[in-house]
Amino acid sequence: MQWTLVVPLKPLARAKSRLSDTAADGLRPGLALAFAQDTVAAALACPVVRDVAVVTDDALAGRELAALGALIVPDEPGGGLNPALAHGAAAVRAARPESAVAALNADLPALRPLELARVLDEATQFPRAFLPDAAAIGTTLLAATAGRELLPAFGTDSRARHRTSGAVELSLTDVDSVRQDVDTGDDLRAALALGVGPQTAAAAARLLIKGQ
Ligand SMILES: Nc1nc2c(ncn2[C@@H]2O[C@H](COP(=O)(O)OP(=O)(O)OP(=O)(O)O)[C@@H](O)[C@H]2O)c(=O)[nH]1
Ligand SMILES: C=C(OP(=O)(O)O)C(=O)O
Repeated sequence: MQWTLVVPLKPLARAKSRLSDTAADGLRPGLALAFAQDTVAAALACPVVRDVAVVTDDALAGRELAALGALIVPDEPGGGLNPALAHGAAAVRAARPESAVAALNADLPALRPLELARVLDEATQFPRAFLPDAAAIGTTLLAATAGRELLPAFGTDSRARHRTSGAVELSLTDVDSVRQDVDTGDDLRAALALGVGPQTAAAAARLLIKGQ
């Protein structure tokens, strides 16, 4: 089964506010863009991903991610993360109604294509399935096979909400790169230890040079 991923991305100037003690206001937008670039590049390199739709209103991010091969969907609802994801999934299904769709956060800079393929292959067995994040509280991926609504419920404590919604929790091991979202300085250090993509490596090096 081939998947279309829906990747939400906040305007860069407002993104990753919880990293403010790790990256100053002037550097955070570049870091958030680097996370998204490495996430989207790894997703597009995944053998079971047909295409990647990024839901964003950020012009720079839209240009950079389109250059990688992503489709850009304007965040027309402007109502936050879950409306953006529902809108992205609807846009994908309007173009190709039988698509299997999965929401994937844009802050997975250590993402590895073959680990993502293992998660998506497992998700094909269920109408809806999700992967908890590294902290075991949130969610990094929510999948819906053909004919099933995505029904995204991301945000604080989304693991419990996705479970309650009837989505099957995937309990794979050795898919750390798909779980490792980056919200805090500790998360960034964990991602760097796993091994990040080239854009994040360069952005993290700039943080060190500036002594952030
Ligand atoms: N299109 C869109 N994406 C969003 C919105 N809010 C959050 N996201 C994205 O959803 C994903 C998960 O969000 P968070 O991990 O909370 O990231 P964030 O909002 O940049 O981080 P904080 O500012 O620290 O809360 C990230 O890829 C965000 O860019 C929104 O209103 N619209
Ligand atoms: C949006 C989510 O993540 P975070 O905790 O990274 O905001 C989530 O886990 O549903």
